[in-house]
Amino acid sequence: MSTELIAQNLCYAVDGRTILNDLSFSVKGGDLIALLGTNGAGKTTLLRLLLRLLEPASGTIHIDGKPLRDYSRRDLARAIAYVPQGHVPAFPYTVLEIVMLGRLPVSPFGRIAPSSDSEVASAALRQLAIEHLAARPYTHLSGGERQAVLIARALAQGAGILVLDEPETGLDFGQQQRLFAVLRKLAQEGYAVLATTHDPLRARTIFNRAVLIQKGRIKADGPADSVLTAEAIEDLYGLDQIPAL
Ligand SMILES: Nc1ncnc2c1ncn2[C@@H]1O[C@H](COP(=O)(O)OP(=O)(O)OP(=O)(O)O)[C@@H](O)[C@H]1O
Repeated sequence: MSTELIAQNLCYAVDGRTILNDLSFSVKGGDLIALLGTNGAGKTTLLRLLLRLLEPASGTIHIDGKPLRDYSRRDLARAIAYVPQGHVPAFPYTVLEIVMLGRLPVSPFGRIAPSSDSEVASAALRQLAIEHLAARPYTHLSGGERQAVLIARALAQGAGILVLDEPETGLDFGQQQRLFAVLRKLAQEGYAVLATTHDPLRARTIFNRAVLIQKGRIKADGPADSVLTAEAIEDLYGLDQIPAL
């Protein structure tokens, strides 16, 4: 399982406008990282670079010592997986089918093998304790259940590094707590988990590391409770004062 990603001196610009500026950071197995910054700070752009959906203007990204650009599509899918916000497909696929789709990029010849891939998908559902949902239409699930299914799909892909974009969006408090418990458990099992979030107060209690991005640069990176001080949060979001922590 791939579990170490190192990004060094990343720069990215669009139409001459710098979006990410000399940004370096790393993620390894066991990390549960909150990526925070104001709207437009560059979080999504960074995630897209890590997933090789964008090419940096300069700088390097290595996973387990190998440059990202040297990975085949299939090996990259086995190394790092993206968990989108709970989207709803047009067809009422079952949960098992949705999770099996995670096998598509990694299965030989891009074809799903019904028996072996279904076993991997079932194991991923068990890992998230949602095997009872296997036969349910995905379109009938709650937001929290959908998010868990999409995480299971990423696990079925075989990736050790999980990248999530605002995973708690739209979930009620209880579902958020269950989601974060799942992310904590995966980090404890050795997965590297990196998630963007707009909630620094909760990030302090849930995540073990926080990375703050401001105007395309890393502003702070360290243990969540020491990085996310009242002063740092006020400064990051341009607030005079936040309610006492
Ligand atoms: N393809 C593009 N063309 C032009 N500008 C872009 C493009 N992609 C991103 N940007 C700009 O780059 C900056 C960073 O965008 P990005 O989506 O990475 O921010 P973000 O931190 O994820 O914000 P949010 O919290 O709102 O999702 C923004 O100013 C955005 O307008």
